[in-house]
Order: sequence, then structure tokens, then C-alpha cells
Amino acid sequence: MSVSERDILAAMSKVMDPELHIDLVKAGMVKDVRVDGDKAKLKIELTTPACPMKGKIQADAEAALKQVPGLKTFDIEWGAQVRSAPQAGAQAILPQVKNVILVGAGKGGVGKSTVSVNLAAALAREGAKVGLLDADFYGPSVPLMTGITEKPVSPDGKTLLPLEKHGLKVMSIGFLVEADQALIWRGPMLHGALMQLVRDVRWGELDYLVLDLPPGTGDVALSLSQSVKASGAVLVTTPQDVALADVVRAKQMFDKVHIPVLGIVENMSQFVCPHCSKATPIFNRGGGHKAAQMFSIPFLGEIPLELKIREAGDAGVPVVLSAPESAEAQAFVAMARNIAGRVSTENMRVAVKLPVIR
Ligand SMILES: Nc1ncnc2c1ncn2[C@@H]1O[C@H](COP(=O)(O)OP(=O)(O)OP(=O)(O)O)[C@@H](O)[C@H]1O
Repeated sequence: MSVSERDILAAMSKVMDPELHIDLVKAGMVKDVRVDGDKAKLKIELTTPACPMKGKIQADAEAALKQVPGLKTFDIEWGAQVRSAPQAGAQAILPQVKNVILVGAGKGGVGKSTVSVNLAAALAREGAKVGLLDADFYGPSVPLMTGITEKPVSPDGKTLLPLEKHGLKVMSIGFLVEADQALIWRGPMLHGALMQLVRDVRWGELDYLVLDLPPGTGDVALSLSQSVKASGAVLVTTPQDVALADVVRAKQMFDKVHIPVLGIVENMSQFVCPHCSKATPIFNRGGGHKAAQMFSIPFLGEIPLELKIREAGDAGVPVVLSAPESAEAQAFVAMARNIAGRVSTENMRVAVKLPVIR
């Protein structure tokens, strides 16, 4: 029995992307199908190199090809092509950036910058082109957390080159102004300075720009979020019940400007004693889950309270790079994959008018 390219496509159209809820052919992921007698070659292009469902898609695709009558061997080349947010492109303020991911929190000190830096580093480690923009003028921590001490240069007096470290393109308000100076600026001045950071930096082509927002739900966070036409926002919280009120405010802020909330990350979830391995929920447990349930938005992961995370931050090498095999690094990687998956789902939902599935 001879096999045709149509048979291969028919088999692939039975494989569903478990997150996007459409089949691989409809999602445009199946490329370059070639059949030669009883052998087939094809390429499957995932929507992100950090795909949280790659293992399942791979198993399902192989199982489907094994069912094709007459097909003896097959060779799947795996790749990834990050899709742009529908609002990205020539008209946008960042025309070469496919997706802006906002990282926000209802209040300061919950680990927003730690999450931003590790998210960016984890996505880059998976193979994506990633930028990190620190707009947190209250306490720009990205220079310290990435170990960058140089100042950005402007080759033409108008635009700035981002600094490059850990496979990331990095820019921070902290590179340009003293913290006490930014703090006395009023709203419009701050917004202007931050927009300059967005617009006048030569980011080049990026799959993801992770934007560490100023904490809270003030006007600057709101107007910046609105201006960059983000793919979505990640809310960082600690597990206490008192943090819930801040999450509510942050969620309302993003709803107001129609930015999808990609989900909630619970930071400082519990402390695992390095001596006896006993887990202690210092800041209580479950607040992030509770908030996610309350709003029917995804829970993107929990990050333990762990000395190594703080030490890695202070040493300028994110823990996902300094100790990639550690449980805390794995927690960040799982979170980053969930976020990349949610960005893909949001983009696909708009592109093919999928129903909202939470
Ligand atoms: N999971 C964690 N385990 C241990 N230390 C952590 C963890 N998350 C954050 N920290 C530490 O807590 C401090 C505050 O974190 P970070 O600067 O990321 O918070 P933030 O929400 O961005 O704060 P701000 O809004 O004030 O800028 C840092 O010293 C950081 O290293």
C-alpha cells in the first residue's frame, strides 16, 4: 500500500495540541511533509521552544504516525516558531517584538523582579530570543540580579543599545537614573522616561520582552501597560491571605485596559529546611491558588522561599542558570513554560477565534 502526503496530514490532524485545543494541522504546525515509498519526513513547529506540552504532543504524533497503513518509518524534525501577538507588528510601539509579557504585583517586595529575571533567563535557555526591561523605578533590581555594572551606550545620541548578559538583552531604568532621582519625578515625567526606555532601545527581533513593572496599581504602571500592547500580564503574589486584596487590585487594573491576565505565580510558597528537609509555610500556603480560583485564571506555579534564590539574585546570576538542576530552578522553568504556553494560547485564541478555555 502506498502512502501519500495526505495520509500523513490526515494522521496529524487527529493530534490535538492539548493547550490550544486545536489539531496540529489547523494550528499550522505541520510543515515540509515528504513521503518516499514507505518512509515519511515532516517538521512539527511548536508555538514556543518552551512548550509545556512538548512531551505529550511528541508521544501523540508518533502514535498517530504508527497507525498510518503502509508507513514503515518516519522522521519528525522538531522546531519552534513563536507567533506574534495579534496587536504586535509594524503599527506597534515595538515592531520587532513578538510578545510583551508584563510582570506585575499589587505591592512591592513580593519577588516580582526575581520572577522577571528567572522567567527571562528560563525562556532564553529554552531557545527563545528574549529581552528584559526593568521599569521598576522604586527599586530597580535588575542590574544587581543580572550582574550588569556597565552603562548602556548610545551610538547615535538618540537610541540605546541594550546590555547583553546570560543570553538576554537587558535594559533598566536603574542604568540611567539614580533611584532617588526617579522617585521625586511625578507621573507624566516618569511615564515619559519609561516610554523612552521602551521606544528608544534597539531591542532587535525578540520572541518575548519581559517587562518588570513598577509595583502597585498606580497611574505609571497602568499607562505603561497600556502603551506597550502586551500579550498578557503575570501577577506575582505571596501566599498570605492579606496579599489577596493586592491581587484583586492588580487584576482589576489589567481588566480595565483589556490586557489578559495570563495567570498567578505564588512566590515564597514554603521554606524547605536544608538540614531536615521539613517544609514550613512561613507565609502561609494557598493564597495564589485561592486567588486563581476566585478569578478563574490559571495558576502558573509556586516558587519556594529558598536561600539559593536570594543568593543567586545578589550574585547576579539567576538561579535557573546558576543551579539549573535544583528544585527551585525547576520551579521557575515549569512556571516559564506555563507562561509561554499561555501566551501561545492567547495568540492562537485571537487568531483562530477560539473560545476562551481556562
Ligand atoms: N523565592 C524566594 N526565595 C528567597 N528569596 C527571595 C525569593 N523571592 C525573592 N527573594 C528575595 O527577596 C527580595 C525582594 O525580591 P524582589 O526584588 O524580586 O521583589 P520585588 O517584588 O521586585 O520588590 P520591589 O517591588 O521592591 O522591587 C530580594 O532580595 C530577593 O532576592
